[in-house]
Amino acid sequence: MTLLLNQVKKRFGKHVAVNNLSLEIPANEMFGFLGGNGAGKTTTFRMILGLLDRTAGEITWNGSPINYETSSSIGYLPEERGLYPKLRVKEQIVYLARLRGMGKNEALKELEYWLERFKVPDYLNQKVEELSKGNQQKIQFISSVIHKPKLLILDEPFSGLDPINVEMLKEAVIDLKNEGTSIVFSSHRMEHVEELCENLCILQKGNPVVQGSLRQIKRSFGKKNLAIHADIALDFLKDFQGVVRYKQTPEGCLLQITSEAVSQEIFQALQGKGFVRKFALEEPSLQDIFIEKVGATYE
Ligand SMILES: Nc1ncnc2c1ncn2[C@@H]1O[C@H](COP(=O)(O)OP(=O)(O)OP(=O)(O)O)[C@@H](O)[C@H]1O
Repeated sequence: MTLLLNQVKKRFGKHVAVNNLSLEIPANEMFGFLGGNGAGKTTTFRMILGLLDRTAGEITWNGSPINYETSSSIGYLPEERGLYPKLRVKEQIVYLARLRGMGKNEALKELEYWLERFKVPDYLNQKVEELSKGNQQKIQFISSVIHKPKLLILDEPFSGLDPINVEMLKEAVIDLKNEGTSIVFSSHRMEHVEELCENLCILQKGNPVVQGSLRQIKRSFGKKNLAIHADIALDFLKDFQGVVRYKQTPEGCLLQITSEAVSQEIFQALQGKGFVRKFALEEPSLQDIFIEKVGATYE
């Protein structure tokens, strides 16, 4: 069960929204899709789902194009949330599940499982409009997974959720992945992608500018971070050879350096100057990589 995108392109008039995008997402994979506003993430999802025609390229799921027959094995949480406000959770989710081929009792059992899991069992008979935005989002997430899809596409699944609900949803998607679901999700929050994904793609104005495994991307970035906590003046490190970026922190400084060897030289230079409480060489964060490759700050 693999999702394949081959040289996919989408043009709206003269504007190229997605350009030559190729991806391969196998089963048991959680793939992260990053990019600023208007980068082309939602457009890509809509093309995968067949909601939008491609200008060029191919998209297949398990070797076949995605169409009406395959759609019951796909789950989608769209960016624009929308449930029927006047309907009760039970009526609405069971209805949507039945559209995807589930029996009524099976759908109800599955819905009860998810409501229990999300610690909101009494929402079963509540109207959607009576729930908070974040809780409506949990219900919409349930509607995208109730039929146990093999491919799950989540557009900004964590936006608008409080930290406890973010954790709850993260655990749910990790379990679904481990059960064999291929998951693609977009996010503006790089720490979510960093935590959940082995592979990712960063889009910039429709172009894939960074793509591959998180580990490989971090390694090939070359630069590393060095965190130092010390009671001594550290600002001489601003001009130290191999230091690309110097940022003062409440406890010392955070440096971006060109190689591990530079950290050894800094370590030597600090000898005898005073007490160093922390000296930690770290991989660059995805945030660092994004800023360098895309050239923009990003939240
Ligand atoms: N139906 C459409 N007609 C014309 N242009 C469109 C249409 N849909 C999207 N676009 C344009 O395509 C580009 C990509 O939009 P898209 O919604 O895919 O971005 P995104 O990465 O999902 O952004 P965001 O993070 O803001 O949701 C944007 O420049 C947008 O204006």
